[in-house]
Amino acid sequence: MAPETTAIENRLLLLKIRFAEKTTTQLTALLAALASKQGARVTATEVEDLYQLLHRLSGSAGTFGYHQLGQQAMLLADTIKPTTHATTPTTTPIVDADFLYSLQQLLLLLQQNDTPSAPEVTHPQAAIKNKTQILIIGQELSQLVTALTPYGFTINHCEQPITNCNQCWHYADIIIAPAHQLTTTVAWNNTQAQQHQQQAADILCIGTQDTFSARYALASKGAKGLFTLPVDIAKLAERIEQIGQERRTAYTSKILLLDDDQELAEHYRLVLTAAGKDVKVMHSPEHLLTVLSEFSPDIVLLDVHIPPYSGITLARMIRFEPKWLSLPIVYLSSEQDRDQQIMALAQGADDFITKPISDQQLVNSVHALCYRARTLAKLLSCDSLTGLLNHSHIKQALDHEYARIQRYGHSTTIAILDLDHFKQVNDQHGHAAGDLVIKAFAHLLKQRLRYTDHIGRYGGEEFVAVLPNCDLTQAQPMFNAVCRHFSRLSFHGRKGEFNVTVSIGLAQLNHFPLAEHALKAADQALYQRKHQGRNGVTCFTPKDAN
Ligand SMILES: Nc1nc2c(ncn2[C@@H]2O[C@H](COP(=O)(O)OP(=O)(O)OP(=O)(O)O)[C@@H](O)[C@H]2O)c(=O)[nH]1
Repeated sequence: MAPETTAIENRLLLLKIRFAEKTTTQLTALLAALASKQGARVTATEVEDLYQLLHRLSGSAGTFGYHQLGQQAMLLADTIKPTTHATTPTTTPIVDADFLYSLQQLLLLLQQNDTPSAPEVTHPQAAIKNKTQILIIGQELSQLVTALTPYGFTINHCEQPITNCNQCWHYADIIIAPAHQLTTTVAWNNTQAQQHQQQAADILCIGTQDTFSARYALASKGAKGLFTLPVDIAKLAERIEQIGQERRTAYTSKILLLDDDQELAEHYRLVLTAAGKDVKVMHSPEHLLTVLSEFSPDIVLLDVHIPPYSGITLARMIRFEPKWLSLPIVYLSSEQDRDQQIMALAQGADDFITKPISDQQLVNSVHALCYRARTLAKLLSCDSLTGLLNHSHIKQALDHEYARIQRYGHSTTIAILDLDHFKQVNDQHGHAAGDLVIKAFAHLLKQRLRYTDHIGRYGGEEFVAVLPNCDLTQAQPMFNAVCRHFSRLSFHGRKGEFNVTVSIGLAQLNHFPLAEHALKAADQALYQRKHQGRNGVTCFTPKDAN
């Protein structure tokens, strides 16, 4: 088992022990207080406190392995629930021996599980790689290795048939295999993924037949795509990029979790972090709006009861801000009553995760919710041809990064990239071929830049990239490599095979009093590059300002 997995399991075990200790203390104190009132009515406040404790246990005990305790707590909470909102003490229940006995049973259930075992981390940390990892199978596909290399994917090639080939295992997002080897590839992929505790790769097939029945047969065996010979490399690269993006999205989602139960929130945080999510936990909501702005989560998981606050009111309050109207809010609640859940959803949240929830279910639900949220956000913010940020969103990203460097003072580079003589490309090879060039360039950028960089299509054949924590001396060689690799890509058009080059202007954002000035400076550098012979990178220097 990986050392980090053991470390997480140990921390989960400590949380389980802490949960048991804290619950024992709370139940013991409650029993002592109630025993002294036996035969008398309890006050409305005492019932409310008792209900809150039982309700919380019903949602959290299962997570720490005390399933029976959780179920019993839920039954007991239900017996006192109808009176929880009573205002007069006359409607509160009388403490009787049966009730005290039931509470004592909860303590016993806690003690019965007094040799806690470490909860299992169900999703080990996935390899979060910036570059999409590809495994190409079979000697017959060796040409693909050369053709795909300039895009910046990390490529491994296994020339032998894959059966029984253990040495060939490398973490891969995507396997490209001959269609006739799909069955063995799927079996090998699943076995290896299980053995190495990693997510299985997605499989793309290369075949000779593109008929309905051939496609159906491949899909039924689990393939994610079919490309026929001779392979259109730009289209294959686009599909690879899409799959890589989907997989990265799933593992890099940002989750804001607001739950006042500290052990439970920490447990969720550990489990989701182990599954590769970026999780921020808050135990009270006073700074919620500031944290939302700074952290910019993909989804918010919101406990419904955060005394003295109500999660439902908080969800409504978040929606006061137009920018959070589309932010998915998911209630985390022990509420089992479907009518209550629907009523809560009507108040401004999007979904419900009912506690107790197993670690695996939590990871799977959050995974699906984040994927949906990211896909929707992407549709709103991305350019449809390239999948890069559209004009207004790359400008927003630029402003956001500018605000961040004001606060943290790090170096950030802005780049404007413009394809050379693109009019000629369209004129000679047709607009469709031009579109493919634009897409291929976008995929190359996504592979060559870091996941944290922002890349947008600024217009036509012009692109903008913003690279946080990167100064000109680091950015220039990286963009030189982009120019080099792009010029090596071959395209097919009306007049045969052709290549395209790109010119790039760079400026350092933190050298300027306004983001807009940096953008103009990068544009000026690009203009110079176009006059210096294109196909390369020029940095803005202060003397260029004159
Ligand atoms: N295929 C295609 N072409 C586009 C798209 N958007 C803009 N263009 C074309 O890109 C070309 C840009 O041409 P110009 O601005 O003259 O520049 P250029 O030919 O690239 O010359 P330099 O920038 O000086 O190297 C125009 O012909 C536009 O029609 C698009 O989405 N698809």
